[in-house]
Amino acid sequence: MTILARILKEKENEVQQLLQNTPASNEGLKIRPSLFDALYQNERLQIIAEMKRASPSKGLINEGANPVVQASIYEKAGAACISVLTDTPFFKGTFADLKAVAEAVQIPLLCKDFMIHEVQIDQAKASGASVILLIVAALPGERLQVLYKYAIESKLEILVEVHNVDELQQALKLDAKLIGVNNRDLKTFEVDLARTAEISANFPFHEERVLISESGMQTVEDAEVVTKFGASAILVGETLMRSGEVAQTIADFKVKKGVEPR
Ligand SMILES: O=C(O)c1ccccc1NCC(=O)[C@H](O)[C@H](O)COP(=O)(O)O
Repeated sequence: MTILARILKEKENEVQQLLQNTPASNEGLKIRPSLFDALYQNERLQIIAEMKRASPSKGLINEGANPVVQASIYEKAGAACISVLTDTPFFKGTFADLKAVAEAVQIPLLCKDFMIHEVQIDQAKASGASVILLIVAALPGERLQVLYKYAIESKLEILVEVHNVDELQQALKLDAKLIGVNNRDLKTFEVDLARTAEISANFPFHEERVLISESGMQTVEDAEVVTKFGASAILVGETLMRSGEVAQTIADFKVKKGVEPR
C-alpha cells in the first residue's frame, strides 16, 4: 500500500470520530487577508512557511518545535502564509497546533491535512484556518468537486495540489485560483523540481491564477529555478524547521521574479 493510501485510510477513521463530535463553533475567528491577493503579481517569490515536526519521508525533523514560536518567527520574517500540518499519526501535528498558531498570527493560515470529508473542512475552519489543501490524487470521482464547492461556501480559500498535467486540468476545471504542484512523489518520496517545469509548461499564466511550487526547497538556487518556471510562491517545511537562521532563510528565498515564463 502506498503512503498516500495509508494516510487516507487513517483519515477515514478520523472522519468517523469527527462525525461523532461536532466541531466547535468558529464564531469570533479572525478575518485574514487573502492568500491569493498576497501572491498574485507580487514582484518577489513568496513563502508559505510550514510548521512540520516529522514526515513519512524524513522521520523526525524538529519534534520539539513550539508552533507558536515557529509561526511567529515566520510571520515576522515576511512569510506570506503559515502552513500547519495537523495530521498526527504521520506528521506529529495537531489541531491544537493550528488553533494556537491562529491566535498568534494575523497572516493567511493553511490547514495542511488530507481532506476527504466536509467535516474536516469544518474542523479546519473552526480551528482558525483561512486556507485548506485539497489533493487531487486523494479525491477520486466527484469528491474533489464536492469538497471544493463546500470550502468555497465555507468562505475558505483552497490550495489545489496536483502532481501531473491530467490533475492540473482537473484543477482548472474547478476554476481553482491557487494551484500547487508537489515536487515530491507521494508514492516514492522522490523530489524533482522538473515536476514544476512540467506543470509550468501547461499552466495558463495569462489567467488570474497562481502557481505554487511545494516540497524539496533547500537552496536559493531551487527558489530561482521554480521562479523561472513561473511559481509565485514556494511551500517550505523541512528546510525552515531545520534552519538555525529562519528569518535569513526566508529572506534569501524571496528572490526577485524575472521575465514572464515561456
Ligand atoms: O513530507 C512528506 O514526507 C510527505 C509524505 C507524504 C505525503 C505528504 C508529505 N508531505 C506534505 C507536504 O506537502 C510537505 O510537507 C510540504 O510540501 C513541505 O515539504 P518540504 O519543504 O520538503 O518539507
